[in-house]
Amino acid sequence: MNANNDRYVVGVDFGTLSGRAVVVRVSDGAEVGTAVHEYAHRVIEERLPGSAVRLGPDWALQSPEDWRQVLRVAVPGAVAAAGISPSKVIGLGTDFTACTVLPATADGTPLCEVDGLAERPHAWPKLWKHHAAQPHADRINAVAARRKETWLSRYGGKISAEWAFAKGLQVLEEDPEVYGRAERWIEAADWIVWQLTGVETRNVCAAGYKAIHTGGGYPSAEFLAELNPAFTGFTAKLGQELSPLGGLAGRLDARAAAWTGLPEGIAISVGNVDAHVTAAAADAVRPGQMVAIMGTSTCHIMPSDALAEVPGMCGVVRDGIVPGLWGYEAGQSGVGDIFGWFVETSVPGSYEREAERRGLTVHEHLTELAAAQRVGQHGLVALDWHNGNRSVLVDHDLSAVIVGQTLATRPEDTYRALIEATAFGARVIVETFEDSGVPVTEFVAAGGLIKNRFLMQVYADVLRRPISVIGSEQGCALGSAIHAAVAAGAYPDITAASAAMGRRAEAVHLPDAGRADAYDRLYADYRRLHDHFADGEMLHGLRALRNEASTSKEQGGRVTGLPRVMGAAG
Ligand SMILES: Nc1ncnc2c1ncn2[C@@H]1O[C@H](COP(=O)(O)OP(=O)(O)O)[C@@H](O)[C@H]1O
Ligand SMILES: O=C(CO)[C@@H](O)[C@@H](O)COP(=O)(O)O
Repeated sequence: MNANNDRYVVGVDFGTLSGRAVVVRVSDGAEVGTAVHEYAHRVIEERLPGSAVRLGPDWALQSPEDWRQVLRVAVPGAVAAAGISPSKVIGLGTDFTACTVLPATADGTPLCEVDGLAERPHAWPKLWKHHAAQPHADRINAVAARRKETWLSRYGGKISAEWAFAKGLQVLEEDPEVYGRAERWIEAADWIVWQLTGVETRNVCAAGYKAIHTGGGYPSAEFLAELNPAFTGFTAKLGQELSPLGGLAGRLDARAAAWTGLPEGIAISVGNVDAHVTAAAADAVRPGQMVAIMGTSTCHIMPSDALAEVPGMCGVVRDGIVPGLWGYEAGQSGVGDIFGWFVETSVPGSYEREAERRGLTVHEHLTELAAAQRVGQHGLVALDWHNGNRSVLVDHDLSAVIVGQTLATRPEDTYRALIEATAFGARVIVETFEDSGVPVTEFVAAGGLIKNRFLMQVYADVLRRPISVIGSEQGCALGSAIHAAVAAGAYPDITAASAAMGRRAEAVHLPDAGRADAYDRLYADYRRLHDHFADGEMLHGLRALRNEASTSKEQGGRVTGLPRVMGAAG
């Protein structure tokens, strides 16, 4: 092929901590340049930026300006790294974490950027892992179950606290003025496309999974009125017309052309969710191909030609991954985040020094030590609920449990038990799909955790099945680039574009029968533990106590000062 005729697309992935742009060749999906921009405010969890206003437990916000900065920095950075002329770029596509959602005015201005509202927590975008709307989700679920709302089964029987209605109801009930000022309640996935094109669109994926749009519309006004009479008009703030994945949302406008350095007028594809877009990058858009995007959290995405009710799934949406098929989603709210938490809070300095001496990260050092053990040698089993449970229990007020620790337990034992716990959580999800009549024919791993070969092997052994691996380290951004190629007209549809531009290696990690048998025993213990704590009786109580104690003044404050030494002269 004549390189001078090469055309390119840019994919931009807006993650939890950073945004990444990748420049991709349209003909074969080669990634020719990439750049990452870390959000200045990362995740806003304690206080609002530049303000003394503190946030409550389980809050997680983000800054829209951090997202714009990705367009200004990472996109031109990726084009420069690719060493191509921007005039060769024919389209740009984006994906976002979800449900990351914000209140905005009718012209798309985020309310946190409106005069006088910057110090109002509810004016800020709520990140997907904002879990403070659990009581609102509980009410949504109770009212929907009582009214026998038909849409509930499409969402595995429960709406998550992470999704758009729970977060919107929280705004209404905790800051009605901000709620009233919000003319739009919009996914960041669609807001960023609005910033790029000047055109407001709503993608079928986010609306379907996160905003209870079942194809026929949103939940009824009567249902919303039962939650709160003032919530009746909520759906007017959402999108009324939905745009198909791979569709053309609009064209890069002059302002965004100046930000990105790309030619004004190039195709901008309809917004998408990070997990779902990755299926295209792995060329895994056929029925039964389950793609697990394993990073901070894990999302499980699977197209199917069958519509079924899968308990505890996040949702099944027509055209939700690729047009023409049902798209299923399930998920684990904490995976890499759990290992990250452990490394940050529970590893002695001697381990850090040894890792440094060996030129490894602490993760790599612990992984090596853990990998030297036989299955079950640590005597532990854990529940992976440090960030609640998305599937199959749909309860973010659950928390983690580790059983079996002794005075001989070493950090690598616990690290291994945590890796295994997330693999067991994945097995619960796969089994629930298969038990519900939705076969999983191939398990494809994507995301940052695929680099940990030991972890991948644990998953193959625990799941008792081969694991295929995506052929890109930036699956989300590559998937967005593939969607951009479709929107620009370079391919007729996502399936054709995925076949040409996406890639995966099949059956890279194979299960070992001996280890798989040993894991079956541990998995049985995991299931017992899972079912024992699933009702939340104890874990909800502990969380309530934590929340009360952290806000209460009644205990007379913390005890300070050192105890007097027994027997010391005083
Ligand atoms: N060697 C490792 N093994 C297991 N987990 C790791 C390792 N290195 C980093 N992590 C975890 O991986 C997560 C980051 O995954 P990544 O896919 O890069 O992020 P994201 O989900 O935000 O896209 C972090 O939560 C971190 O704690
Ligand atoms: O929930 C979804 C997608 O539905 C994800 O956006 C969310 O879990 C965040 O994903 P990451 O862990 O940041 O990759």
